[in-house]
Amino acid sequence: MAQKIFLSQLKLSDFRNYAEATLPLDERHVVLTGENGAGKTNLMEAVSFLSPGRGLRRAVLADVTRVGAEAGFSVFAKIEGMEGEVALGTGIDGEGEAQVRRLRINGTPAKSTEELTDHLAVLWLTPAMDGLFTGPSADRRRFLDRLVLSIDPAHGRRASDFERAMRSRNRLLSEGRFDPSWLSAIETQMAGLGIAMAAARQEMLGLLRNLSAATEQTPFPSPTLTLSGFLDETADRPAADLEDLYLDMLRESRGRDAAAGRTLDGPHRSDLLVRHREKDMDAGRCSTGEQKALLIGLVLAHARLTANMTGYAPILLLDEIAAHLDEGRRAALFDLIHELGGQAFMTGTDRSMFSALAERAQFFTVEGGSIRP
Ligand SMILES: Nc1ncnc2c1ncn2[C@@H]1O[C@H](COP(=O)(O)OP(=O)(O)OP(=O)(O)O)[C@@H](O)[C@H]1O
Repeated sequence: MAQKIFLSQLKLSDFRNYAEATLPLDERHVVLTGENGAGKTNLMEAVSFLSPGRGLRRAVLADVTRVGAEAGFSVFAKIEGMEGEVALGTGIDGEGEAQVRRLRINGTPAKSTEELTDHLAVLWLTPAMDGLFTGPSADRRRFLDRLVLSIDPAHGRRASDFERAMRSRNRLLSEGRFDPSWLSAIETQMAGLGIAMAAARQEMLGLLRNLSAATEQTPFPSPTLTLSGFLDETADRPAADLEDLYLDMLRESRGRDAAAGRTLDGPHRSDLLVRHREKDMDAGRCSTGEQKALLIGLVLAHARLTANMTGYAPILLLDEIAAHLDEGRRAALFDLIHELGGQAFMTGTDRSMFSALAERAQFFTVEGGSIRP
């Protein structure tokens, strides 16, 4: 079984609707209940800031600071992490547009928020993700990239370097500057990065596939996952061949891309295709409940994979996950979450929905930006 990572304390200051709040925790799961607008999701969002990026709402940093606060927000957590006990503090510095997220690890400023991944992994499922299978492909790509990132931290850097190179190419083309050596240099960089991104995504899907083949059936099925939209037929060829192929595509499509004002081929155009395996049906055409079960299955599979690969179960943030499940499915879900061996944060409006967790969880009531047992 994976080793446990858990938050033993969480402190918020000027975070969303919290002026100050402290949550003393033990290694059990955490259930947060309260009325709509009480601050349950805000608390989950605070925990999501213990991973790189903009948190589970993909927030603009300035929006996170409590309205009326004099300084920026901060989140402080004591963690029993991958490298033992650690104190993590994050918040914002600066004013307006210049606001940046800062991170301190045991009181020492960190170079980048990516250093958080040395200590813990945080995964989440929120109601905002309910439309994942029917919404725009960019959402599914982002979802997949977060999965990849949790086992391959270099993926984020590759993706941002690719974006930057692509923007340079688009700019040169739109300005009519068809300088062949300059464009070739940029396209060579794009080919290397783009194929590496596609390979990392394919590898992730392969790992999930193997895992689901080795896992017993649950009420939360593992979907069949495939990538489409970029070098689909050739994905199993050696990386060097694929780089040459992509480089040729880019060279030949300069005129077309200049006219379109953007690069039309690349890993930024891939889509994650999700199918309900047992029903042999596209996820987008499944019922609302089936889509939710698929999403839960996917997030659980990813959590299991992260635990298998790193030896540490991730922190799970499951916002309003129990709301649409019947009693049997809820109990099955709690058992699956518990078997993962990590700490999960769960929210809902009604405490009784979580009664099957019993002693396995700590229960808190959230009300108007304050928290009590
Ligand atoms: N920067 C901010 N400053 C002050 N309040 C904020 C800020 N951002 C959001 N809020 C408020 O925080 C409140 C709680 O939001 P939250 O999403 O956490 O509620 P919730 O308990 O999850 O509710 P629900 O059950 O409806 O999902 C909202 O009323 C929102 O207006």
